[in-house]
Amino acid sequence: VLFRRRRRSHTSRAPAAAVAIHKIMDPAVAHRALVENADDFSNRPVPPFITFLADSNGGRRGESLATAPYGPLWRAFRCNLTSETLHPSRLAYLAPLQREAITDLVASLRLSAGEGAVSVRDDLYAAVFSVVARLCFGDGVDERHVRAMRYVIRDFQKYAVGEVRASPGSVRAKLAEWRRLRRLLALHRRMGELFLPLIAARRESRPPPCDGRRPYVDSLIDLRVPAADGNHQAKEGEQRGVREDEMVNLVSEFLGAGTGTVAACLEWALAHLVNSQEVQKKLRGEVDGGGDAVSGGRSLIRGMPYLNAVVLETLRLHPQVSFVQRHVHGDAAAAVLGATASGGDLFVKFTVGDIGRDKKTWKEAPDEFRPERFLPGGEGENVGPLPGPKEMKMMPFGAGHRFCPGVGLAMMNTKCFLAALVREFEWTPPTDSEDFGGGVDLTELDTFVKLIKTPLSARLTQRT
Ligand code: HEM
Repeated sequence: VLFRRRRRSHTSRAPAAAVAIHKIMDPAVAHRALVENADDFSNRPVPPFITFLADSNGGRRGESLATAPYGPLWRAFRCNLTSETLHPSRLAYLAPLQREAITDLVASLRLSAGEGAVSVRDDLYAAVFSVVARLCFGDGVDERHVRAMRYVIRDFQKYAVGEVRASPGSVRAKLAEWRRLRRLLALHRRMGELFLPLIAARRESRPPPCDGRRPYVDSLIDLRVPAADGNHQAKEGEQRGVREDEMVNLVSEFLGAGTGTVAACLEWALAHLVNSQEVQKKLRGEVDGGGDAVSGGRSLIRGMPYLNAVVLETLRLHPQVSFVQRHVHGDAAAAVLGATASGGDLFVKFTVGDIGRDKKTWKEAPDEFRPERFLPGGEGENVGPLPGPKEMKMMPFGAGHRFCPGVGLAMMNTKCFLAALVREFEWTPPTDSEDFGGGVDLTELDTFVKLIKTPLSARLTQRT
């Protein structure tokens, strides 16, 4: 499918001319582009908000990991995040944070359990956010401050994906888009007001690392990055610290990417467990027999193949990031995809949901929730959250050089929370759910992350 749209930007990655958009739904083609030709498929298009932000900032554009062009600055940001904060050896120290978040979550849900149907979305989001915020800023951030950060990140994600109700190109549509960008700008300023004092306090005095954890902001304070980038000339090898505008972007990216996706994944998994009592029973059997997944940490969770299968099946069916985008130069697009673009460049959009439900790859009812397919002997045996070097069966965390660096943290948090919620409660449909065959409605809604259109509401019975 080829269609066109117009963009303006400061960078060579998003020229002023019309850029064609090419949509990929086939896993084999996605593998050829993202994995086999990763070097040519490693830049993303610049989101309109980043351009708007740069315009309001005298043309200067602060990058984050997701927006930085593939090159030395991106590499410095990415190495720092993966080695200092998200390295598997560091994730092992997260258990106390997860345990506290789960205790609070269970206590909050207990209060509502037994009072009819419970809507869980806000509680799940708050619980995941509390872990990610402490991983980011360390312990001791005032609860009210954490709540304020949670609201601003949530609002930012809400407005980041514009919903254009007026006809495209009309004055009303342009006005609505302008208002949306202004609102995002105000939220971005608010993020600075909330994050920068915390970062300044850690610059002043840093408590010794707790339990082997090193907050993300500490690593950013110490980080040196190449001085030359798209905005600045510098001598070869010259380095600088991370600027304040970059800090705000990197921190908001960490909090936003680390929370919304995982909370949505949990909500999807729970919705399927409500609709499929058999799967829930089987999962509970494994969790009950498996000891304390949180205290036992990664090793115990690794010993829960059905829990892993439930999470993978959720990611396959409802990937929380609906599409992965790349900005590709015309020659590479022609060579790899056989696609031509008159302007020279091409935006390529990989639709992650279609790839995970591809009928050639998934032969056993690809649209149905069947975690068993990931167990030994199933068609998804040996399939993990990331595509392998030889083939792709799904790509919920993307692929190639820019795959999601949070995959380990995401899988760990999702499994820990899910195991605890199934151990503590029995999840059944609300009494008024006859409209959906006695279960809950699973219609998807594509926002910043893919959500259930009607937030999950279920009856929770506490287990004794
Ligand atoms: C269920 C949870 C998650 C899902 C489904 C998810 C999915 C994705 C996807 C599809 C991408 C784009 C990959 C590509 O372009 O090839 C991405 C990028 C990214 N994700 Fe995640 N993600 C999740 C959790 C997390 C977490 C926990 C973090 C960190 C705390 C995180 C941080 C990032 C960052 C920084 C990028 C940009 C990477 C780069 O450009 O180099 N994500 N994620």
